[in-house]
Amino acid sequence: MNYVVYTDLDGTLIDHDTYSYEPAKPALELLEKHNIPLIICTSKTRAEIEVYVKKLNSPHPFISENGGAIFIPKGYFDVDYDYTITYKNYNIIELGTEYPKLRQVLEDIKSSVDVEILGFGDLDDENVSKDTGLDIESARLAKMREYDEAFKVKGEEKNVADRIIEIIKSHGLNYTRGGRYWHLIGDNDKGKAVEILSDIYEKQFGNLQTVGLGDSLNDYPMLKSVDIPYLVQKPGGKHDDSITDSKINRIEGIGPKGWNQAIINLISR
Ligand SMILES: O=C(O)[C@@H](COP(=O)(O)O)O[C@H]1O[C@H](CO)[C@@H](O)[C@H](O)[C@H]1O
Repeated sequence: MNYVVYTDLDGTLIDHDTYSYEPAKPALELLEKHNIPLIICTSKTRAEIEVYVKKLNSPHPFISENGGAIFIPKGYFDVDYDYTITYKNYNIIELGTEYPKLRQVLEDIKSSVDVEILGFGDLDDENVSKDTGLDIESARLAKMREYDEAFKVKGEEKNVADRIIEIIKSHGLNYTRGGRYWHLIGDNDKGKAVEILSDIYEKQFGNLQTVGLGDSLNDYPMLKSVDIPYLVQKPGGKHDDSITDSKINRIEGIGPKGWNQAIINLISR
């Protein structure tokens, strides 16, 4: 069977705190041995993902900023497909809303609620680094946002959550939640991007089975759109309690440890 594997990064392939994928190395080698494409699908920016693409020596497309855009290396597919723009060596399928518009809406939210709200666009590299545990250079890359604003509510969230969502919807936008942040996005999600890319894979390679691995609510659309979905555990050993779908395979194992186990299970099916 031909597989294509889609993976989230933070809290899934890479550890929530250390950002290491060391525990997943045996499974990464298995994918390579079986020639199975591994597609990164994360809320991280293109600039951040390119670091992982280089480390993993990946020739494959990737999906940035919660399905904001699909980056396909030129010449990767022989078949024709529609794309929005070309940049560097990529054909890019843009699905997201431009970042300046998202920032405007965040400003509206800030002025409408009584708690402090901080987005990545409000923070300098040092403060993003402090809040995330990313090193300064990685924080700089995380701030190079194009289609998604990550933000935090500083204070009692439950009192303002409904109002924040109401404002987001009134602007025709959407939101999701990652391991650490709220994400303000347009009419995109990881699932929509996975479906578009999977169609191109099918056009090129014929019938295939799609696999998805995630840990948080922002991964749920991706997990719903694949044939074989895996949910890994969060730090502390629990699965995300906002994902209750019984069709999703729950893996015992936190982050990259669970990821390793899921891929071993997949290959031995
Ligand atoms: O919301 C979050 O916790 C993460 C989720 O990222 P994934 O979609 O799990 O890879 O994303 C934000 O924080 C990361 C650092 O912890 C940054 O690297 C990302 O750019 C940012 O979107």
